[in-house]
Amino acid sequence: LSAGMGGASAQQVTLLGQDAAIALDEDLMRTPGFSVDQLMELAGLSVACAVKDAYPDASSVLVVAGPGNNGGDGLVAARHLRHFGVAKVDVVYPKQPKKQLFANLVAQCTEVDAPVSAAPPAPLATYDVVLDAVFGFSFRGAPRPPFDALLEALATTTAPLVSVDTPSGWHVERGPPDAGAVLRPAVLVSLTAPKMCAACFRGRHYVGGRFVPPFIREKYDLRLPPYPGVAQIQELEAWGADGEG
Ligand SMILES: NC(=O)C1=CN([C@@H]2O[C@H](COP(=O)(O)OP(=O)(O)OC[C@H]3O[C@@H](n4cnc5c(N)ncnc54)[C@H](O)[C@@H]3O)[C@@H](O)[C@H]2O)[C@H](O)CC1
Ligand SMILES: [K+]
Repeated sequence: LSAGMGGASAQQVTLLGQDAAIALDEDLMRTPGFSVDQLMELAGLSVACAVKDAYPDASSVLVVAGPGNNGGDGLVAARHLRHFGVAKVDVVYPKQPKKQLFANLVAQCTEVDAPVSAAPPAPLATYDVVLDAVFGFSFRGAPRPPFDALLEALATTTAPLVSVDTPSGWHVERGPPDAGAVLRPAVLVSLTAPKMCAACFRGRHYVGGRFVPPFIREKYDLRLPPYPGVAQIQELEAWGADGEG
């Protein structure tokens, strides 16, 4: 599948289905191969770059992190946003997995003064930007507690949302849910390649996760935008401006 795009730099990108996204991830992490830590660091770095690109003057960011690797990307992004000079970065992390990787990421956030708490320390609307790192390509079904309430808060806030990989709560392939909280992010950062639900997204759309080796590109017939120079992100111009992909 591919999405057509308007604008000066009309180009084609691949849209991945849920099974393909999961299989691609497993292929990257075969042994020998990449560790999840490596990929997450680059994914989270690219998310922080996209937040800074879209909101260069933001001085406060709330990162809402979910229970899987999408949440891990959020924790990495929180740390880089502090390194990039964002004065206030708070992290909400209601359900921390047991793996050492996540304990390390939490400790690293604390070390750069990006405090991690179980619930939002202030109303979402008081932040310049809210980063939605709740669910990514493994999300299925309706959101279960405590994430249902968190998605409701994300869906109703007036703060601009930046979604990591997928708008949380959206069906990975079909897009916005028919019932429950419907997030409407202003910005989407697709990692590796956009997922099929991105065809329903309207807003600023970046691709990040500049780590795809040629054999993966070939195996999944990936069409990706070229990254300029040393950039970790590439914005897809006029995304969605000329209708569905
Ligand atoms: N190859 C890449 O591009 C990389 C992407 N990364 C990021 O990883 C996520 C996918 O991570 P994964 O751990 O597989 O899944 P999620 O984070 O999407 O969520 C899994 C997590 O959520 C729980 N869950 C699922 N459905 C529900 C539900 N209905 N209600 C409540 N909870 C639910 C599930 O039990 C798990 O705990 C990808 O999107 C990228 O953001 C990697 O960082 C690196 C490589
Ligand atoms: K997300």
